[in-house]
Amino acid sequence: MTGIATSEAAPAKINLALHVTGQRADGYHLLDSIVAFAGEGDLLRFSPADEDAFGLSGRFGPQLSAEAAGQDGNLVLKARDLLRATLATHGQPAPPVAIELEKNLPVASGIGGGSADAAATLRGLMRFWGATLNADTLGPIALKLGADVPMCFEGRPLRARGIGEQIDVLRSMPRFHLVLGNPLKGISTPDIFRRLATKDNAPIGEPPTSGSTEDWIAFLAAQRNDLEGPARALLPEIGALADMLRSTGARLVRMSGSGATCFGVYENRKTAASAQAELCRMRPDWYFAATETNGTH
Ligand SMILES: C[C@@](CO)(OP(=O)(O)O)[C@H](O)COP(=O)(O)OP(=O)(O)OC[C@H]1O[C@@H](n2ccc(N)nc2=O)[C@H](O)[C@@H]1O
Ligand SMILES: Nc1ncnc2c1ncn2[C@@H]1O[C@H](COP(=O)(O)OP(=O)(O)O)[C@@H](O)[C@H]1O
Repeated sequence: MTGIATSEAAPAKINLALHVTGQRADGYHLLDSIVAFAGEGDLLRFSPADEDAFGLSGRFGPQLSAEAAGQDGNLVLKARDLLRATLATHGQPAPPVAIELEKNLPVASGIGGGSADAAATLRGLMRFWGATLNADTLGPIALKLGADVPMCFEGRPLRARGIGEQIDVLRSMPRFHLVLGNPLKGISTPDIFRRLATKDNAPIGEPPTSGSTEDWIAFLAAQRNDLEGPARALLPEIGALADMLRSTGARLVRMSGSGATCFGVYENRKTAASAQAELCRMRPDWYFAATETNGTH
């Protein structure tokens, strides 16, 4: 057995704004999105083993497949296998590994759970295996696993364009205090894209260069999530959830990704924590998490 046990966080991806600006010939949509990553997330653990193993734990672990194959195959295993195959072509070793996924994020929820896990698997296994691959090799591996995986691999505040692979790191975003809410009904990403009426929306405006929270909230409030309309039409709970977040004092409320997770931005950690407690009292059967994004500062 080789390798030293290690763990890697898979932070939730929050689309603070998401405009759909076009569609490629292959059907994939062109996006313009402002993205940050939250303290809340999944956790991957890697340890030496005589043969490959995979285990699931955490609140949402039972909802996932522990298989690699198939459309619903686990993205952690797809990432492991793709990285191992690439390392083989570079003459680098990738011995057996036991992986545990602690699944804390709701599945199919617009906060990139599967993509975050795939990106964390790439980061964690690169370290576990002592692999050396440059960005030109890792970028295409990440994109092959999903349009959101390159941004999750980056893991810092960024603006993503193209289908998600054109990434500009944002150097002035403040930390936001959020509550994430989800009615625990999964939404299919392709289904939401198919329901879009307009695919040629204006791109996002220029993000503030100041690190001022006020400037950023005003900027974000002037942007949208173009996937929110189709998602609300499909799942009325999203409208109710947004109203609940607003009623607990959120300064900005929006859906992330293709939903159904919505986030509220609160004044500070204390107001976010008490909003979360109140929301849990209102709907104990839904998911609520108070968290912070990793601002540039
Ligand atoms: C909408 C976003 C916004 O960040 O987030 P989520 O809701 O998934 O969190 C992403 O673009 C989702 O990325 P990801 O979940 O990795 O998508 P993929 O697995 O690559 O694609 C799933 C399907 O969604 C559609 N798709 C995805 C990305 C994109 N830019 N255009 C699309 O049309 C395609 O039908 C594709 O077959
Ligand atoms: N590790 C994983 N975590 C979550 N979903 C996964 C994972 N591996 C595969 N999937 C599949 O990917 C689909 C999209 O899930 P997810 O990435 O959580 O969506 P979203 O990006 O909208 O939050 C799910 O339906 C699930 O079957």
